Formats: sequence, structure tokens, C-alpha cells
Amino acid sequence: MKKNPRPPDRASQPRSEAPRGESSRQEFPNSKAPHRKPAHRETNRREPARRSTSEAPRGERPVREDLVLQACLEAYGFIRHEGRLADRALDFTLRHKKNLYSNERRAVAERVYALLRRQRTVDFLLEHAHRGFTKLDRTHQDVLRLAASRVLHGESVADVERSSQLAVMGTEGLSGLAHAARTLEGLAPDKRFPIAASLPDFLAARFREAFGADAEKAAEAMNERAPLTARVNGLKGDREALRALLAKEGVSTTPTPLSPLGLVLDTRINAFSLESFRDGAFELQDEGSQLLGMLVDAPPTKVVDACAGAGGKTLQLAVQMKNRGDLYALDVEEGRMEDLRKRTRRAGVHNVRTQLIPADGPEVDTALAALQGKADRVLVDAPCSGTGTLRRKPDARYRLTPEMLAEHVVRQKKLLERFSHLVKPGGRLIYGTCSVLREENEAVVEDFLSRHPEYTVRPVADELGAELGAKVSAGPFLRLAPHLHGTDGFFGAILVRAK
Ligand SMILES: C[S@@+](CC[C@H](N)C(=O)[O-])C[C@H]1O[C@@H](n2cnc3c(N)ncnc32)[C@H](O)[C@@H]1O
Repeated sequence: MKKNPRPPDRASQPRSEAPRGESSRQEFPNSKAPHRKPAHRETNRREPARRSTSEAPRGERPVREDLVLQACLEAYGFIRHEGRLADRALDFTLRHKKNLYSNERRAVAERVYALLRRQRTVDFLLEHAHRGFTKLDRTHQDVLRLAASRVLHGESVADVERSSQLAVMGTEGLSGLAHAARTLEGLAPDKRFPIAASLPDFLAARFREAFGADAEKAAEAMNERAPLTARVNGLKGDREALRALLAKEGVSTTPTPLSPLGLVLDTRINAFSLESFRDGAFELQDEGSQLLGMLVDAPPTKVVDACAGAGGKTLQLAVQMKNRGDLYALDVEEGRMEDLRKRTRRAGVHNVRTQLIPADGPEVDTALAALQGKADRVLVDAPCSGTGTLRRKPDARYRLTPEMLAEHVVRQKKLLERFSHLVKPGGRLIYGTCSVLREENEAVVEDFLSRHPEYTVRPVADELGAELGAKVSAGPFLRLAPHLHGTDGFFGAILVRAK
């Protein structure tokens, strides 16, 4: 097999930020320009039908299995054995495989993502189904992993054997999968859950804490594919107008059930290539992220988006402000700010001022001095574990460690404290994460409130209305999870500073 080339952009985000790339919230797949035609787009695809990907539907070329397998092995190798981010590894691999047809590219992305979602389960099954699995060379193991994952996702053993290199390498392993699955089923629940859900042990324990008896359902939903969701750019039209526009482009859509701003795109498309997208009529944004943005209810005065990233929420806030007033978008990463500027131009947003700020040190105070006590709204969309977005970033779970989680919490507390000083009397501080873990959510807010009696919690139902509020909140906070809401997992709190 040809030696793998190396993807160039390793760790252009810090490892602890891995799940927090904008694609984790369904905005951009990586920090590259959004309008660049992507080599693949996991989030642009609907769940594949339960058929062998080697069977071509009418009108589609049959998949050349040897080429697809080679590309899968390369991309998966980058992710598993070199710790690269999945979307970047796939982008890189597919960009260099110009000979693959679009259905083959799709098959590569689908198979790699499918295996990442089930990696721990697949390893367990193969270790039980194949006596010498752990002693096989890495490539042989990965061929078997990819094949077992396909079987786990509903393809027949016979189909998979026929269409993978297993005929050459030997089929031991696949035939024993059903038996190994029964072994897994027979394990005590505490042992079985992390393996069946393909979660690291510590994360499975956190899911149990967060969801109690629903932990398995919650984890299962995190292993489903996320829908492709658009948020209408209210500066250019309303949701119905966008629906009509997309229909003209051949894209059928369904209104999102919770967010009044969203449409689920029903067609297997590359949304980035649509004229309506290039014209800024919509942004790709998970429905949960839209609901978090709605908590801000930004007036057209002075507003700060303190962790703006590539601007998913900044653009939403600009619409709330009707493109007026001053919207300060802050972040510590220039690359993301650059993406944000491009996106504001496309969206026709004029009221945003981007500001690159230092991550720490005394210079932060200097950088923020002009905003101290001035803002009507401050959104702290904090960097977090990304445990709410595993549907879109299935590999993130294998990188996260308890130590990293603890670091996130320390930083979240620090950022909430730091940016709270920008809120003016009577103004609001909105704290959000895409984590489902209490320690990054309620616990951070409680810690803040214990030191800030001048802040009180405004129930999200007061902001969203009783009906929607009842659907999306637990107590006074926004609390979303895929198994309950069909959205990514999000948390949001509105804190009001006394006058
Ligand atoms: C969850 S992401 C933001 C997503 C963004 N709000 C959106 O909707 O697209 C968190 C962001 O916080 C930024 N960040 C990390 N440390 C920061 C700090 N000390 N001050 C401000 N932003 C920071 C990261 O660079 C990242 O872009």
C-alpha cells in the first residue's frame, strides 16, 4: 500500500479545542474559507439508506471498493493513529484523491464517520471474534474495523466480505461478530454501556450522572447522524421566503420544530454551493445553537459576543439588532475572526466590530477597558468539552480526558467572571455551552452566582415564551439533548445584572 502523505494542518486548533471547531456546531467544517468547495461534507449528507454502499443506485457508478478502502484506511489512520481531527483528515485525504467519484467520496466519509461512532464497540467485537486481532498489523486491523463497522450498520457479512480486501487477508473476525455481540449483550450494564455506546469509561459515567436512567438513550442519539439545518438570515427575508428560494433550487426543506428560524434541508446536497447560500440568505447552524442565540435578544445598542469564533451566533445577534448599534465580536483566534469577517460580508451584516483579544494576562484588561460596564448584552459562548455535539464530531470523545474537562471548567469560570464586568447595570449576561455535563453548565453558573449577588437568573421561558420554554428548558435554564429535542446538546443561562 502507498505510504500516506501527511495532512498539513495538524493542531491548528489546540487539542483541547478539538470538538469546538465551528463545525461542531454545524457552522463550518473547519477553519478554512466556507465558500471553498469542500472535498466532502459529512454534515451535508442525509443518513445513508441501509444498503451496501457497494451497490450503486440507479444512475450512479458502482463504487470501486479497492480505491474506497484505500482512502478510508488513509483517513482513518490519520485520525486514530495520529490524533488528527476527523473533518480535516477526511478533507485532506479526499482532496488528494481526485480520481474518486462523488459517490465514492461519500462512501469514504460515511464509512469513516460510521466507524468513529462505533469504534469502541467494533474493537470489543473484533477482539472477541478474532483470536489474534490485537496481534495483527495495523492495516489489517483497520481493514477489519471498517468491515465490522459496515456489518454493525446493517450490511450483510457476505456483501462486506465480497467488497473488502478480506478475501485476500482472510475473513476471520467477521463471521464471529454475531457471537461477540451476544457476549457484549451479556455483560453487566455498567460494563456494557461504555462499550455499546462507544464512549470512554469516564464519559459514560458522566452521561449516567447527566441523564440517569436515560443515559443509554442519550448516548445512542449522540451516535446518530445530525440533520443539516439552516438558520434564515432575517436581514434578507423570513423563513417562508427562504423555503421558497430553496425549493426553486431543488432543495426540499422542513421547518425546524423548535426554532422559528430554522429549516432542515431534506435533500442530499452541498449547501455551500447553492446560490442562496452564497447570497447570504442562510447560515448552517444547528437548531440548538439557534435557540441558544435566541436567549440573547440583542437590542440595537451595545452588545458583546465574547467568544465569537467564526461568528455563528454573531450573525444571529446582528439580525436581532436589525444591523444597527455596535456588536463587538471578540475572540483569541485570528483565523476564526477572519472567517467571521467573510461571513458578515456574505450575510450583509454591517454592525460588527471584530477584536482579537489576548487569551490571558494583564493585557486582557487593557483590551477590554473601553467596554467595561457598557454592554446591554454579553454572550459568553464558552469553549467546552463539546459533549453535546458528538453527532457531528464523533472522534472528539476519544480525545477528551478528565484532565481536559477539568481545564475547560476552570476556563469557563474565568471567562464568565472576566466578561461579566462588561455588562452594564440592568444588562444581561448569557452563558452557553455545547456540553451536556453539569459541571460545565449549572455548576459554572452556580459558582458565578455565589460570588455575584448583583446577578439573578432570568428563566429562559420568560425569554422564549411559556410554550417553547417548557419544551426546551429544565428549570430556569436551556437544556437541550439529541434524544429529547433532536438538536445538538446545548446549555444556556440568562443572568441579569441589578440596576
Ligand atoms: C464555542 S466556540 C464559539 C462559537 C461561536 N460563538 C459560534 O457561535 O460560532 C468558543 C470560542 O471561544 C474562543 N475562546 C477561547 N478562549 C477565549 C478567551 N480567553 N477569550 C475569548 N474567546 C476565547 C475560542 O477561540 C472559540 O472560538
